Amino acid sequence: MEIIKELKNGKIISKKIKGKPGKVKVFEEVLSDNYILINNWQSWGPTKVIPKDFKLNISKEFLEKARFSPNPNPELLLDYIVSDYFIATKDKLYGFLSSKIGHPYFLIKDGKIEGYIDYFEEEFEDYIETEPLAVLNGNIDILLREYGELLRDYNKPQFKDWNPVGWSSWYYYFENLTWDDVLKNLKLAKNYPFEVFQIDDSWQKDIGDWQPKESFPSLKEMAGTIRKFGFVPGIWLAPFSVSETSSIFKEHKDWLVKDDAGNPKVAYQNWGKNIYALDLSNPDVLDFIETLFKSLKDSGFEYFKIDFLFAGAIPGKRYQNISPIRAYRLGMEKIRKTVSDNFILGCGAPLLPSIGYVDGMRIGPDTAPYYDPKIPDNLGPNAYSALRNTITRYFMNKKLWLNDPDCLLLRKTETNLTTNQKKMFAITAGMLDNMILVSDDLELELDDFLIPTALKLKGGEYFVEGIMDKAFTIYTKNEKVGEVKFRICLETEKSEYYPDKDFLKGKK
Ligand SMILES: OCC1=C[C@H](O)[C@H](F)[C@@H](O)[C@H]1O
Repeated sequence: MEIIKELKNGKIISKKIKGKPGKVKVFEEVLSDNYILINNWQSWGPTKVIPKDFKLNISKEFLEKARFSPNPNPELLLDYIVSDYFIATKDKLYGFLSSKIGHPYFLIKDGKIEGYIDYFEEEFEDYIETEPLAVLNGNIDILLREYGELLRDYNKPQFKDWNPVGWSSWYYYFENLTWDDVLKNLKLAKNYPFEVFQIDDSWQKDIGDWQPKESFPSLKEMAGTIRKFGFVPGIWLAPFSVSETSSIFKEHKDWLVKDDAGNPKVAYQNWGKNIYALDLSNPDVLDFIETLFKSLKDSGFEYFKIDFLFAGAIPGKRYQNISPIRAYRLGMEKIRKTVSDNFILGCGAPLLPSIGYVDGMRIGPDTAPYYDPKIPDNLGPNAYSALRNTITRYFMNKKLWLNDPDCLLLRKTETNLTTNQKKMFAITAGMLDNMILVSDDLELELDDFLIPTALKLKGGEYFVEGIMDKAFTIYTKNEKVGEVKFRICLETEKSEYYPDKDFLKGKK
């Protein structure tokens, strides 16, 4: 590896490769600490501190269902601690600045941190530069912010500065949403400062068949009705996913990523089905994606929550022999170009490959009407791990995209969330200037005082201290509240929120 740039507190290294490199080892250093900050490749995966001998406890049964959701090389999780894109200790951060062709990751092996880039089956006739790696020394709280700045400056993403506030159907209605539920909540939503009203998973015929099911009106009527109530019409879909029962699966197996035997490859299991992946290196598939998003846009939708995006980046046989990461970015580029002036929210998305193609990004697992620090991190729903990621991935916000921490669940019934747990989530999301979306039946009694609380805290300059400690301290300063500090321990659920004149004092 050669130094391509010296930094005041480190360096950026890269090297030239060609041929069929596969998994390239690009870095090795003795692990000098007992605790590490690890990261997962996609929205729902954890960024968290673990002891260096932590056992991931990933079972084969879990991987049978999740498949490529947790990693493009899921088998690694059975034997190693894996950290995608970056890894850190209290005074060092090792962070790749891009994932445009290869998938960069770290393994903890024999007391060492080993850095790799997987170029999968792609072959390079000429030399290419590897995805650059920044090696930084200093206080981890400062290094995370610096890493976010390096990512922004290297990738130069463009994204909307509209920081949406709105409603989403998923976390109360799930797949049981009816059009009457939509109409009821549209009427009630007028009592709230919502800008966007987003229909989630429930409306579609099948995963891959993106037409409304019988009980819903046409797309045009769906979007037109939402607009008539004064909201930006939002819709959910999983554009790179194809379910085994869909017509697209029956009619276009040639459009799917294949296994070595030439059969469609299962990307993951969900909705009680095998879900396959569109081959985004195939021009016909890109035409399908363009037509799909053009029809949604022409129907009047202006906000697109595009989900299970990791499916587009699974390894396998494709129309072109390019890496799954390069194929994924072809698909994301097509969506970005087709709905360039609309808001794109990425979800279930490989993080670094998505930079530049989304306006908002879900940066944690699904929230849930329960908060439980003891549930293992298996990318599954949990308000605790959603809140944890909101804090540990805060440094991505407004540098790469707008962070979506997932929805505030404010209902007082049909939930195990306490008002304190809702308060911790709302204050943290507000102070870190995240997207604020609510997901409840608005007819229920809500702790809705937390909506203005969160909104009042937004728009500030913020910083998180103690990212590797038991408790975080979040600092924010804006014109509405001045300088405030929020000390929060997620495990004990103890928090202190008070005016603080030490805002950023002594912070470089
Ligand atoms: O299926 C709907 C759905 C699946 C994923 O978990 C998203 F993260 C969650 O927000 C919801 O949209």
